[in-house]
Parts: sequence; structure tokens; C-alpha cells
Amino acid sequence: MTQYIAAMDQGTTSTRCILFGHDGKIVASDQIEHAQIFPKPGWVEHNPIEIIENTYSVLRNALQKADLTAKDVASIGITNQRETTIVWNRYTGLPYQNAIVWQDTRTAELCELLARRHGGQDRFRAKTGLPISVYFSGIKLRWLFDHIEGLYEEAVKGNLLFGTVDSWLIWNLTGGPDHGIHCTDVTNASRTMLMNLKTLSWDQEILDELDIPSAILPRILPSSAEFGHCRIDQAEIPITGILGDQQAALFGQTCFTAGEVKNTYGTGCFMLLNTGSVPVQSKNGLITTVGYQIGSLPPVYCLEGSIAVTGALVQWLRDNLKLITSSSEIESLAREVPDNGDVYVVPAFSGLFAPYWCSDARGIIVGLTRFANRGHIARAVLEATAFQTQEVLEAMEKDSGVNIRMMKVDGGMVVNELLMQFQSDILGVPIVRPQVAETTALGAAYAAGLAIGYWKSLSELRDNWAIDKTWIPQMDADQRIRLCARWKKAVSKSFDWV
Ligand SMILES: Nc1ncnc2c1ncn2[C@@H]1O[C@H](COP(=O)(O)OP(=O)(O)O)[C@@H](O)[C@H]1O
Ligand SMILES: O=P(O)(O)OC[C@H](O)CO
Repeated sequence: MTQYIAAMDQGTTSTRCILFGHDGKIVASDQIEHAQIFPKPGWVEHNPIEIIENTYSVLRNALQKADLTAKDVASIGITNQRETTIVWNRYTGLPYQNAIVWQDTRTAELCELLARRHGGQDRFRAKTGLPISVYFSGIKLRWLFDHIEGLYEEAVKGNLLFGTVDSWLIWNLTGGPDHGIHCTDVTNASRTMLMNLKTLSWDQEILDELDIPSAILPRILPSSAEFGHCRIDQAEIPITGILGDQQAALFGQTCFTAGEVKNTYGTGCFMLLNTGSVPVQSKNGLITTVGYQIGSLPPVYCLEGSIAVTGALVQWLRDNLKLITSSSEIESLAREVPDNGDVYVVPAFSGLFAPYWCSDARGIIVGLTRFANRGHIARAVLEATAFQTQEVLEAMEKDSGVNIRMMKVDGGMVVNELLMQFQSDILGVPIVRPQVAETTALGAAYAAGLAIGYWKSLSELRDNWAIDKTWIPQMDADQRIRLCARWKKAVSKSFDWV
């Protein structure tokens, strides 16, 4: 009987299930968006119950579309938006409050306090690879203890469990209050600021400093391993892969060799460079993270440039300014003008992440004159993604010593031809889009499939990767340098707003 691997991709804006066959091609898929909750400026929440319900629905819907049942699924791989923080009651299964999403900035003051009290923003960097920032889960968890009455007591009593979205999903899928498995993988754990990158275990010293009881934390496992069984429709499907979504995209792009790099263009943009078995500490505003770990093999580390707002800016143009009615419309609007008319949009909605790590920045539009029109704004919105990526690539080359000659791309924005050409122009390197653009889901499927022998080796996975389209740089160097300098000037105007 032919069997398939189901990848559950729980992203910032939607939840997807994609069924893959042995050739790494998509057999069927389903996707449901969930509500984005913005209770205050800078706060972003999701409803964890909505997310788990959508997870079951997309799995069932994808199976139905392919005329399959749960028994046709050899195993499940989970991939997820990272850092987003959930606390729930182990007996009722109910979250104590909405998930605090990775983009949320409510912990800015706490971050400042921690940095001041503990000797600077890089206090935990040597151990965790991360600067103190609103981005990471450990600090969101501390904030919850400080602001929700009785929550810390719940933790001490042993009622409370903490997890990133992967842990929430797997605990629910494997039974919830009825013996659900409380675990995570090394890639997600490396985003909490609580895991030691070298030992791959929770760091007691950091837990003590943040006063986090270790009993509430999930067990850390490799990315490709036996996590438990998903109980659905009288079947039990093994769950054998978990990867944070950006690491999953790296895996799906088959960047298995040190020096290989990919950039994923979704809500935010995340460039990951495989640095092999050694965690490289960044001196240029990147972070160090676990790329993946296959079974008992040593982990593979990455340098990462995380950009908080890219596709989200396109959504903002659609939902808040209503200049477009769908994300794809931005391309035709931007093509109405030949260039940006010297207008720049700096989308520092969550402050700025890499390479600045500046929580006090906020979004700005600069360079407006009466000449500027909707087309210029649309163009500046797309260009913001390319310029932010250029700054990350520059930092990546400095930190790693690698001269990046080609970049594999994926994510929802890579259908935008104007953006992809401009990106190649601004980077001065070719951009390559693979045939299977759903690399995040594919990476999770690969991790799951490797664990059960569905795929036998990394080289077998590499054979599945094929080019769909390549963009070659066409802009002359002077123009590129001039535009990048304008961008940097625009960024400097966004600093020190809050
Ligand atoms: N044609 C397009 N041009 C520019 N941006 C687009 C286009 N189509 C989708 N997007 C953006 O891509 C993002 C969705 O990408 P996706 O990879 O699904 O995101 P995520 O995994 O973060 O939920 C949205 O922010 C959307 O605005
Ligand atoms: O869900 P995405 O694709 O926006 O990815 C979000 C990242 O994992 C945040 O670190």
C-alpha cells in the first residue's frame, strides 16, 4: 500500500497540512487562516484552541481531498511558527491565556531591565546564541508570571505546562490531558533563550535568573525522532519530525552542507546559513541557532538573520490602508511606477530585529512629496523586504567568512516577480526558487520520513530538489550602492521612537 507523509505547518497566519509522496511532491493540501488578535499597540496574540482545531481540520480536509484516510499516513512531521509562547493547565488542557506571538513587543521594558541588571543585551548570548529581545519565549514566559495573578503558583503546584506551538500541538495530538506527551525539539528549544546551545538541555543558571521552574518545561528531543502517536479517527499515526518553521525550510531546501543558505519570505523573512557542527557566535547582529538534529547524530548549527516584518507589511497595506484587496495585487500596483520615487517604508512594527535588535524603533514612511502616489508606496513596501534582506546578507558574510554566491528562496512572497528581481539586483547574487516552494512543510516531512526509513538518506532528499526559476542581477553596482545608502538613512529615522 502506498503511504504518504503528512506535514502540519502551523504558521503565523495560517495552519496547513500538506501530504507528500516519496518523490517529495505534493499530493494534497489544506489551509485555514486564524485570527490575529491585537489587544494593544505592539501586542499580538493567537487563540491556541483555534489553532489546535484548525490543525485537526486541515489534516482531515487534506486526507479527504486525496481520498485517503489516516491509515494511509506513514508518519506526521510538525513545523511551526517559533517563539510563540503558550501556557496551559495539564489537567483541563485549557490555556491560561492567548498565545503571545513572536512579534509581540510587550516585554520591551522587561528586556531593558534584564539587560541592565545582567550586564547588557548579550548577557545570555554565549550560552544561547541570542540577544535579550522581545522576540524570544523565555522572556515572554517571565512576563506572564509577572502579570497574570496566580500563574506562578499554578506552575509551582505542578498544574501548568509551558510550550512553544510545537509542544502545544504534540501534547494535544497525543492525548492532551489523557497522557499527552510534553516535548519539543532542539530547534524550537533553541528559540526560548532557556536552552544551552552546546548541551542541548535547559540551562539551570538562566532558569534561576529568570525564576522559571524547570518542571513546566517540555522534554527536548532531536528534530527527527519518535515523539508519540497522533490519535485521530480511530487511527494512531506516529509523529516523528518536529522543526521550527525556518529550520524546516532550510531542511526542505536540502541545505545540508556548511555554507549553504536559504531565505524564507513569509510574514517575516528568515535567512539561515548552515555552519556545520560548530555554533558560530555572531558579531554583526545575527543569532546562532540549532538548524536540525537527526536522531543521535550531532546537531547542525546555523547563523540566522531574522526580520520581523516583510509579508506582514503587504498585509498591512491590504488590511489597514486598504490600498490593495489581495496580497498579489501589490505587484501590479508597484509596476505602475518605474521606481520608488525616493519613498522608503521602514516596517519597524515590532522594533527592528536583525541586524539592529532595536526595540525602540517604530515603523515610518519617509521621502514623501506631493509627487508620491499609491504606486510608490506599494513599490517601497516590496523594496523594504529586499533592503532588509541585503543588510542581513552583509552581516552573514562578515560573521561566517562565506562569500554567498547564490541564494535559495521560498515562502509566500516568492511568487512576486518584481520583488525577486529587485532582490537579486540589490544583493548582486542570483536567486533560485525550487519547484516545490512549500519547503517548510517539506522539511518537516523529510525529518519525519527519515526517522521511519521512508527516506533512507540525505542524498536521496537532495535528488528531489529541482530549480523552478532563477533571477540574475541586472542593476549596476553604483545604483545598488546608492539605493542601499538611502535605505540605511531611512532606517536611522525609525530609531528611538518609543
Ligand atoms: N504576490 C505576493 N506579493 C507579495 N507578498 C505576498 C504575495 N502573496 C503573498 N504574500 C505575502 O506572503 C505572506 C504569506 O506567506 P507565508 O509563507 O504563507 O507566511 P507565513 O508562513 O508566515 O504564515 C503574507 O504576509 C502575504 O502578504
Ligand atoms: O510562521 P512564519 O513563517 O511567519 O515564521 C515565523 C518565525 O518562525 C518566527 O521566528
